Amino acid sequence: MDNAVLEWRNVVKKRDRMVLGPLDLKLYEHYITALIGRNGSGKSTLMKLAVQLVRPDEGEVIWFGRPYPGGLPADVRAEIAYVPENFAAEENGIKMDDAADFRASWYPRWDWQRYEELLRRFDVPGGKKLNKLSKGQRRKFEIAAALATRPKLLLLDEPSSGLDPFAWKTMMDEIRRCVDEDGATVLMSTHIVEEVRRMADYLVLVDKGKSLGMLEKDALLERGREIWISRDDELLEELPGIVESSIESEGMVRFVTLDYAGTAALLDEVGVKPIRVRALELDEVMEHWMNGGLSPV
Ligand SMILES: Nc1ncnc2c1ncn2[C@@H]1O[C@H](COP(=O)(O)OP(=O)(O)OP(=O)(O)O)[C@@H](O)[C@H]1O
Repeated sequence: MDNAVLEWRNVVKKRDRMVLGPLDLKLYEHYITALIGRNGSGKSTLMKLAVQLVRPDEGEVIWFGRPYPGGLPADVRAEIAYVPENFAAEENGIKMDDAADFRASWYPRWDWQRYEELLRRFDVPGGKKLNKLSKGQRRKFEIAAALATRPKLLLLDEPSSGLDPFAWKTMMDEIRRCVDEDGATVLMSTHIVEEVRRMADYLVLVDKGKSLGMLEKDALLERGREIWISRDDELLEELPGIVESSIESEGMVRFVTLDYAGTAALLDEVGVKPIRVRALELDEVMEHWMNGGLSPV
């Protein structure tokens, strides 16, 4: 990892009932990062800070190496595409292609061919006003328009919400293409494990306004194992990263660890050979992480 495309540095944002931060987070170039966490944990607020729809009370946000406290200049904003969770009502009475025209005037790399190809693939009928589109069609339009800007930084707030499975697949292919062909950096908030499994290089877990860390997906998967060994209560107490354990039968104990490397090393050291080892699925590791099974990383 080298260049940070976007950085939240010591950011605090006070909400009515919750405080986001202090939060430090960096997004590195050419990676897809999934933002995960329970409802109301602060994911959308984090994204809004990244497009200055919300300003921090403390700390700063840094875009491509620079803060812009006086407002994002148009040329920097033009490098960023943002698909919000809920769409602005101001554009409701506008026809789709007029809304696209407007965006094209703001984004110098706007690609009409890509926009039209995406609408075709998404099967969105042309010429309609935005408020005459269904929820899913409107989202498809917004995703197509975001990808047509050929952004350097793509922010997607629960982009799959309301999409049919065909459009969902198209969207995932196109986001990947945006990274592979255009070198974009992507941050997407999601509650969908399959999306994380297929797309994410990194995961950021937000909980009650705090970041519980950023982890490479493969490294996270590497940590989680369910292991069966001959019962040894003393040894079990010493094993690192245990988030769950139960006695399976008189002579056997089953446990789940989020520190497989440490556990394997210790078992090896004391000469205990596991009876069975199972790699955890992504949803299982994510759940243990959300439940506090990993100290902040
Ligand atoms: N405009 C606002 N004014 C005051 N509080 C707000 C505002 N928007 C959000 N909040 C509060 O800030 C907290 C974080 O909300 P946010 O929308 O960032 O969460 P989220 O993680 O995106 O949730 P979800 O997964 O449900 O979309 C919540 O407690 C929410 O009630």
